[in-house]
Formats: sequence, structure tokens, C-alpha cells
Amino acid sequence: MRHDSMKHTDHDMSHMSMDHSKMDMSNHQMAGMDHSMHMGNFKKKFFVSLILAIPIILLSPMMGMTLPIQISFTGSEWIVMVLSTILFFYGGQPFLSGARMELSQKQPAMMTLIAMGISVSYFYSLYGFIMNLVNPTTHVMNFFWELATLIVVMLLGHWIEMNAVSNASNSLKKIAALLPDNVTRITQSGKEEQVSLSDVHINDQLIVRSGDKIPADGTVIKGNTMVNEFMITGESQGIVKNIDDKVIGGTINGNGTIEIKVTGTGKSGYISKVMDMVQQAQNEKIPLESLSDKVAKWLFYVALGSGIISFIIWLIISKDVGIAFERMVTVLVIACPHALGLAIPLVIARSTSLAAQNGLLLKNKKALEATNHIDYVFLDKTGTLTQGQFAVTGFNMISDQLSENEALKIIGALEKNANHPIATGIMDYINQKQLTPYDSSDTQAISGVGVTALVNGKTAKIVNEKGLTDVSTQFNPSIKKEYQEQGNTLSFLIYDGSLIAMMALGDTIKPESKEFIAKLKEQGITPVMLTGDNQQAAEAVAKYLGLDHYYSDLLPGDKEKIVKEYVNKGDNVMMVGDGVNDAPSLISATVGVAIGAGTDVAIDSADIVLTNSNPEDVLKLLNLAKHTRRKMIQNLWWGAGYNIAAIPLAAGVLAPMGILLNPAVGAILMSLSTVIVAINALTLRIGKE
Ligand SMILES: Nc1ncnc2c1ncn2[C@@H]1O[C@H](COP(=O)(O)OP(=O)(O)OP(=O)(O)O)[C@@H](O)[C@H]1O
Ligand SMILES: [Cu+]
Ligand SMILES: [Mg+2]
Repeated sequence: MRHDSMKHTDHDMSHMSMDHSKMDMSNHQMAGMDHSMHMGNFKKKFFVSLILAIPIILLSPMMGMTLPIQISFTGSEWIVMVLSTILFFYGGQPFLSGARMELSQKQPAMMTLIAMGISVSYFYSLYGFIMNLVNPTTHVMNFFWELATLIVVMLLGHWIEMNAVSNASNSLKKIAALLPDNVTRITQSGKEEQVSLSDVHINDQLIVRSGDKIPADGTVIKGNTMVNEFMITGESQGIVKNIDDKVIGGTINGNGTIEIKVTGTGKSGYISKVMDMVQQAQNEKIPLESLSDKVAKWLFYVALGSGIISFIIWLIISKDVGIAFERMVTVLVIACPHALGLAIPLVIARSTSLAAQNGLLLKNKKALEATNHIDYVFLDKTGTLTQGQFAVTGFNMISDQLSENEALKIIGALEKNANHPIATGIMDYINQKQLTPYDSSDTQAISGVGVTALVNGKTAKIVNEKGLTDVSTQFNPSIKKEYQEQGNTLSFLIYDGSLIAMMALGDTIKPESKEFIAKLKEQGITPVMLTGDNQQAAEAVAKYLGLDHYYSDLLPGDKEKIVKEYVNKGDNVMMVGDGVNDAPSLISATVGVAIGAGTDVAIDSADIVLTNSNPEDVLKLLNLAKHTRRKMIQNLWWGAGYNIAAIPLAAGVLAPMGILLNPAVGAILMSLSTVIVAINALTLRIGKE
């Protein structure tokens, strides 16, 4: 069994996807954007409404302003009225039904404000139209001009905004969309055939030529190549793929032609699962978001109140219902807390997909926010700071009761069903010697110590020093010392109660670990290593990496205990780990981060998964968390600040200075504020620091 990051990440994801029906992006619901389901409509409705609006604008006099081309003829007011009615019901529909939804949920918000704005304009204008018809001398002002421009601008604004939202959350979907339609499959008889991707099933064998996009997840069965997995891991360097390596659908095949056996397609594929997770993460709410929801709800009542107050005041000042209505409509429209409603969701959408592209899977949105307050990073040693790929560096017989090969066959019997990285290393060694392990039964892992089983009717154990307590056999400790000083892990074979042999295994430290530790310290975060391995091995690694704090010889329960102790003291703790023995502490930590190549349990217990299995990606995580928070706060200020400035302006506070906005200008300002918030969210990047 190889320890290849893709191999594990790929199948590990299967636990995390819950509900494939959520795949439909057009149906997603993000906070404050319930109307997003009309997205498809906005574009078409905008263009149709624009065409309807042109004659209305040309044929109806706009108050206070005469356009260069103003046409009017007998009966032209009928055309204006009919077109406006169509426009109101057709173009205004998304807002009207959005309002109905908000009201049915007893959460009046922006859609209700817009709907009130356009309804007031429409019905007041209709009233004016009828009054003028009944008694041509009354000259009740109408708002058809304003209604038309308002609806057109609103539709445009929402269309642009929806685009921004889907851009932010769809980058992964785009990758999936780029999967090739036609693929080359090898039939049972060994012939090649072209089939469409939707006909590809698990276990099919496909040919992927150089430069092609890999059409599905699979295992290489023939050939070798370099694959660019940039879109998934953010790693632009090609990754070598040999036989038995995993490839991911959507990544790009480099120089070689390979044959793959399909392990996942479409919805069971890696990308779909990542998208599911991104989706799920977006459905929960973080504290800042709840805050912005609260403010938005508040602003609704402020808008409504200001609308009514300005209506009353303008009615008193101007004694003209028309003018008072126009102020009210402008206030209602401009006060729509749209930008505020989008401030946080847009940043989250962008940040989650940015994270996924950089090898960070956010299973839990709150974790990113919590990452900002981390004081300690606890790091597991084996598999996190080191490769977790053990090689046997020495094998010494301690007793001559058994031959060397017999001892190795017993060790093989113990380890063949174990899944610890040490077991993998030992099995490689035994396979190289072309020895066939004995049969075993009752195999049991002794957590933090080793494995035991029945081999040839007798109890066999492979354990570390902790498991040596009930063995009497003496051995020369000087052999041990040398191995340990070099950071080796020692395992002892006990057979039928006597100590038989000793095996030394060495692991290599990941090349990026050292810099990672240094950078953590630079940021004022204290790295601490927690390992189940022995004191000497731990010390060797800690020394090399420049770690000032470490705990060794830990049982899984001990790791959790230490994490809990810190958390209970009020420290914010991030735990990074990969093994079965890390799972409890990943759950207890403020933020649990699993290594993608790690075990399923670790990944399930974590809040965030590093798909590249590179501990240094924790730095990217810290950086992303910081930038995400900054953008959110900027957006909140912008969203709320806009309303604070715009409402009085719309209410006509500056009227004495000749500044009086009409509803369409109000709508433009409202849309503009939304667009600014959207652009600010989209410029979120993972920085260099
Ligand atoms: N299958 C096994 N064969 C031999 N020894 C084992 C086996 N499983 C566990 N051990 C022994 O138990 C020790 C502790 O294992 P554990 O999985 O708790 O931690 P670890 O993987 O060594 O270190 P870390 O906590 O840093 O990942 C190992 O160092 C090893 O000595
Ligand atoms: Cu709005
Ligand atoms: Mg480990």
C-alpha cells in the first residue's frame, strides 16, 4: 500500500458529501439572497423591460425635466399606461414574488422594500391616470417614467449582482463543466471506442492522451505521466503519476499517455464532492453574518420609517401628494439594505472557493473565522511533520530461538492487516525479501503501543518500549541507543512471551516542515508537537525543526487531554493531524485540521482538510482567514455606511441646496453600492505573508 496523497484524499471525500441534490447551484440559498433563484430571469427580464421602457420614457413627461425628445399625441397616455402595467407585472415580478416570500417568512427585507417602491409608484400613477381621465383638469402627476427606469435599473443591478455571486462560488463548477464530452474507452475485447462521458461507469478503462483533460477519477493501470492538478491543489508543478497512482477528473494530463481504471465519475467524482462540501459550508452562518442579518432587518424598519416620515414632511411642505409620494419611493428604494445583505455571503463564497483551489477544504465555515484567533498550533509528528513513510533501517535478532526469516514471517503476520504507517514500511521490507508472512488470527491494535495476534497458535506482539514491561529477556541497550539517537522508532517482536528481535524504522521529515515552524513562530503562534512516538525520536525531530515544545509517548487519549487542557485555559488551539490517534484531539481543538493523506477518521473529525498534505498550507489558511475577515468588515462598513448616508439624501435633506434624487437615481446608487461590495469580495486573494 502506498501513501500517496491523492489516493487517500480521493476516497476519503466520500464520507463528506451528504446530499447530491444540493448540487444545483442555481438553487442555492445564501443568507440574504433568497431571490437568487430568479437569477436566470434577470438577464432576460432586463432586456425585455428595457425595450418596454423606451416608449414609456419617450412618451411620458417626467416631472421637472424635459427631455430633448418628448413625444406625445392624443391617446399616447394610454400606450404609456398599458406598457407600464405590463412592465410592472413582468419586470417587477421577481421583486413582487421575493417580497411575498419574505413576508410569508415574516422577515420583510430588501425585496419587500423594492416591491413597496414599485407598487407605490405604479398604483399611484394608475390612480393619477384614472383621475385625469375622469376629470382632465385635475392633472394628477404620474410616475410611469420613474416606474420604468426604476424597474430597469433594479433588474440590471440584480443581474450583475447575481453574476458576481455565482462567479464567486462557481469556479469549481467551471472545472467540472470543462470535462471532455467524449472519451476513449477500451472494450472487453481490447478495442478502443469513443463514448460520451455520461456513459462511463466505475471500473471502465479509459485512455487519456497527453494534454487531455482527465475525464474521471481513476487509478493509473498503464503508462506514466505528469499531471497538472493546479485547479484542485493550487500546486502548479506537475505531479508524477505511475501505475496504481490516483488521478482526479478535471485535472490535466501532461506528457504521457495513460490508461486509467475509473473509480469515480460525475456526482461520485472528487470535484462534485468538493463542490458539495463548499455548498454545505455556505449554508451555515458565522457570527459576523448573523450580525449583518440583524442590521439588515433593522434597516428595513429604518427605511420604512424614513419613507413614511419623509412622505408626511413633504406633504406638509409641498401640499402635493405626488411630490410626497416620489420622496417616499426614492427613500424606500435607496434604503434597500442590499449591499449589506450581500456583504458577508459574497466574501464567504469567494473565500471558500479560493480555499478549495489552494488545497484547503473548509468543512466548516466557522473554523476559518476561528483561525484568526489561534495561539497554539499542535502538530502531530508522524504523517504531519514527517512523511509517514517508514523504511526499515535495521533489524537485530535478540534471541536465537527463531531464525531471522521465521521472525520476519511472524512480524509480517502481525503487520499485514495493520494500517499504521509503520506497518506499511515493515511490509515493504518483508516483500522485498520475498518472504510470505504466516497466517494470523485475532489481530488487534494496541493503541499507542503496537499490534498483537495469534500466529501458529502462540501469542505474537510487535510493540514499542511501552509494551516491553512483561518481558524478562535482557538485551544490550547500546544497539538501541545508536538507533534512537538518529531518530529511529524501535519496534520489538515478542513471541510466546520472549523477546525475539528488534527492528528500527526511520521516517523522513517533510522538506517544508522546517520553514513552516519558523514562519508560525514569526507570526507569534506557538507550535507544539504531540507524538505517540518515543522521546528520543521526538527530540531528534523537534531539534531539527526548531520546535521548543513537544510531548512524546502519548496515547491518543493523552493528545486529547493536552488539547483540552489548553482549550479550557482559554487558549485557542489548532490541531493538525493525520492519524487515528489524532481524531479525538481534532474534535476537541478550536480548529481541527486534517492532512489529506491521513486516515478517514482524522478527516471526518476535522474542520479543515489540507488536500496537498503539506503542513505549510496552514500558513495559507492563516493568511486566508485574516484577509477574509478584513474583507468582511470592510463590506459591512460599506453596506451599512451607504444606507446611513443615502437615506437622508433620498429623503431630501439637501433639497434646500437643490439636491433632490429621483427614484431611478436612488436605484442606481443602490445597485452601485451592491456592485462595490461584490467587487471588493471578488478581489479577495491569499497573500504572500
Ligand atoms: N502497526 C504497528 N506496528 C508497530 N508499532 C506500532 C504499530 N502501531 C503503533 N505502533 C507503535 O505505537 C507508537 C505510537 O503510535 P501512534 O499511532 O499512537 O503514534 P505515531 O504515529 O507513532 O506518532 P504520531 O502521534 O506523531 O503520529 C508508534 O510509534 C509505534 O512504536
Ligand atoms: Cu437592493
Ligand atoms: Mg500521525
